[in-house]
Amino acid sequence: MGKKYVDAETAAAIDVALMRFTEHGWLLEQLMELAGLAVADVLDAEMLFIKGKEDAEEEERPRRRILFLCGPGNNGGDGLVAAKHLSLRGFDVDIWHPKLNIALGGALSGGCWKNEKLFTGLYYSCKAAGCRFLRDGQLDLLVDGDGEPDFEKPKLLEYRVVVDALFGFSFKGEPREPYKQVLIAVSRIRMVKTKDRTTVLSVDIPSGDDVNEGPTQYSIHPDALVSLTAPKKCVLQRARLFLKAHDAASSDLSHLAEIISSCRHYLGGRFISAKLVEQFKERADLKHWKDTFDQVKMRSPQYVDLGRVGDIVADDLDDGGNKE
Ligand SMILES: NC(=O)C1=CN([C@@H]2O[C@H](COP(=O)(O)OP(=O)(O)OC[C@H]3O[C@@H](n4cnc5c(N)ncnc54)[C@H](OP(=O)(O)O)[C@@H]3O)[C@@H](O)[C@H]2O)[C@@H](O)CC1
Repeated sequence: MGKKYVDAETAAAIDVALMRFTEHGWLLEQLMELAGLAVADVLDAEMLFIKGKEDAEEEERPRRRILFLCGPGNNGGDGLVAAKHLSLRGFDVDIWHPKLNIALGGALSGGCWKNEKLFTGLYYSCKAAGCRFLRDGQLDLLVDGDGEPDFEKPKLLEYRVVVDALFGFSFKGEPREPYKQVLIAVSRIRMVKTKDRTTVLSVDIPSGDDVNEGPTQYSIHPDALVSLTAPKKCVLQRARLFLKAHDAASSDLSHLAEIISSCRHYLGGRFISAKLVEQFKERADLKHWKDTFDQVKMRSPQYVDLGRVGDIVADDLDDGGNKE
């Protein structure tokens, strides 16, 4: 019974197993390309659904501006891949990737960054695809008019979608700068009440979440989440928090409950083989997610729609989806 939602340690172990040459034989580049492609496909196909199809269809494709916020690890790499594919499909894509900015400025030359070659390659393919890289300090983080706006800089709320590819399953502790201020700004987007508010989509983990324990004070509360390989425990913790907030009398908490539960949840990254299921059967119920993918009848599906995070309440919390 249970263990559908994997913890941080298991997610990292699955990653290692997938990339062990004589075990599953995947290369990081291959995993990242398929993960990022799934994110691009969700945005391309489902963004219409997230925002309300009629409104979105009125917009010209080139006017759909997307901002990718990319962190220093592989989660940020998934973001770069998705950015590249969406730019190739005609979206207007900006990327904020502070670690690449430093690396390309020469500060990390000499192989200090383990995957520098992969990321430098992604930088050039994103540029070739038409993405624009924002320099440090080039993004205006003001969300609700608290301060003097800088009219020279693109503002978070000018984007149709902000993609959170900041941190994945290796995030730990309190966020460090320059990411902390960005997390705080993005977490406030959900408080904006206008009809055409910027949509926020998170890759694998809503950044700021403790991967095992769930939301923290720095968490982004996305409109949509694309989990990769298998959803992590933080998603289940979000559903639990939703239940608690839902039952509370305070209107602030019920607003939080609505925000958490309405998050659309997708699953991408079809890397689970029968061998992987068997290997991890003591630690995770990967069979459930393999079957979820296998049930999809589309040709070459990159992702599966798992419904709203709040729906986990019915499906998994009651039957002890992750009983220890
Ligand atoms: N198998 C799969 O499904 C696939 C998984 N993939 C993707 O990989 C992701 C996992 O990648 P990952 O292991 O590189 O970790 P991720 O979280 O992106 O970044 C770690 C970086 O963050 C930093 N950092 C940590 N805490 C911090 C803090 N508080 N404040 C600031 N910085 C902090 C940390 O720095 P350090 O602490 O080590 O100095 C390190 O540089 C996974 O979620 C998925 O998206 C796909 O690419 C392929 C298929």
